[in-house]
Amino acid sequence: MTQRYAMMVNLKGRPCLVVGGGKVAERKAGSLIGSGACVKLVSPSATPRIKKWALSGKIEWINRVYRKEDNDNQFLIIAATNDKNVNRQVHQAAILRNQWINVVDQPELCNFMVPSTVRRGNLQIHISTNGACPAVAQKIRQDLEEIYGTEYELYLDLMQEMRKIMRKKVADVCLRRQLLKELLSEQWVDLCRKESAEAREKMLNWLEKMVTDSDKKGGSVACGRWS
Ligand SMILES: C[C@@]1(CC(=O)O)C2=NC(=C\c3[nH]c(c(CCC(=O)O)c3CC(=O)O)Cc3[nH]c(c(CC(=O)O)c3CCC(=O)O)/C=C3\N/C(=C\2)[C@@H](CCC(=O)O)[C@]3(C)CC(=O)O)/[C@H]1CCC(=O)O
Ligand SMILES: NC(=O)c1ccc[n+]([C@@H]2O[C@H](COP(=O)([O-])OP(=O)(O)OC[C@H]3O[C@@H](n4cnc5c(N)ncnc54)[C@H](O)[C@@H]3O)[C@@H](O)[C@H]2O)c1
Repeated sequence: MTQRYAMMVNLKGRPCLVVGGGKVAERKAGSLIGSGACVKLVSPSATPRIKKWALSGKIEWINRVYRKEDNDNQFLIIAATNDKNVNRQVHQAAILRNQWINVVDQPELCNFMVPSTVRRGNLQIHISTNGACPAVAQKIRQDLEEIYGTEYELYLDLMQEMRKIMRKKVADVCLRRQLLKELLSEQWVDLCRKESAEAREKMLNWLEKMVTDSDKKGGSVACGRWS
């Protein structure tokens, strides 16, 4: 079995085409919008949500059946109609144009697949079964959502801020690693969950104290816990 290569692609401003206007096309178009892509959707029918996106200018909806010229100048394409033959035509036109193509009913035609995703702000956890059984990916996503709750969005934002401070104020790489290890402890995640309003200040105070203590001791620190 050939392993697929995982990538985090920046689609901001990229022209992306979705063919079809049903439930699956809606889900795919939704995630493309979320990634900042310029979405064009071609379909003679559309879900109420797709129509709303079109009315508010979030996507361009072309209200007709697919033509192969629709592929022209597109970066990435999703064939999401309920007609296997149409999806195959979209695939063929994409291959001729050397484009990224996802065919929702024929995994073997996809040169990229969409994984199931847990989203927590900057944190994304992706699950793929290589198309073997998307329902298993969905189940694992639901399990992971229990473990990595919404507090991870705040926790990661704070960790990003602390990392910046440490890079600026802590020259000693060993010490930086030690502090980072402390901040990875579960207590900080708990703090973000239980005291989200105070978490930032407590983390900043802790870090400041650690840095001051280490300066006094000439660079080393016995990492304590905040209290
Ligand atoms: C992860 C997720 C991402 C997304 O689509 O955003 C995704 N499918 C999701 C949901 C979902 N898929 C299906 C159902 C219906 C109920 C069920 O069967 O459970 C539901 C649930 C629903 O629709 O609500 C059935 C299904 N899926 C595919 C086929 C065709 C085939 O296998 O032949 C069929 C049979 C259709 C039929 O028989 O009618 C094909 C693909 N689906 C993939 C991804 C790619 C492989 C990913 C991987 O495994 O690595 C791949 C190959 C292509 C692609 O789409 O990229 C998203 C989960 C979001 C979440 O986490 O909730
Ligand atoms: N990959 C996945 O995650 C996944 C999940 C569930 C189902 N599926 C597959 O995806 C397919 C689509 O599912 P759905 O629930 O969105 O179907 P649906 O019936 O709700 O929607 C199909 C859409 O395709 C459009 N369409 C049909 N012919 C077209 C053409 N020639 N040009 C442009 N648009 C055209 C229709 O107007 C309609 O909007 C299903 O056939 C199923 O096999 C895939």
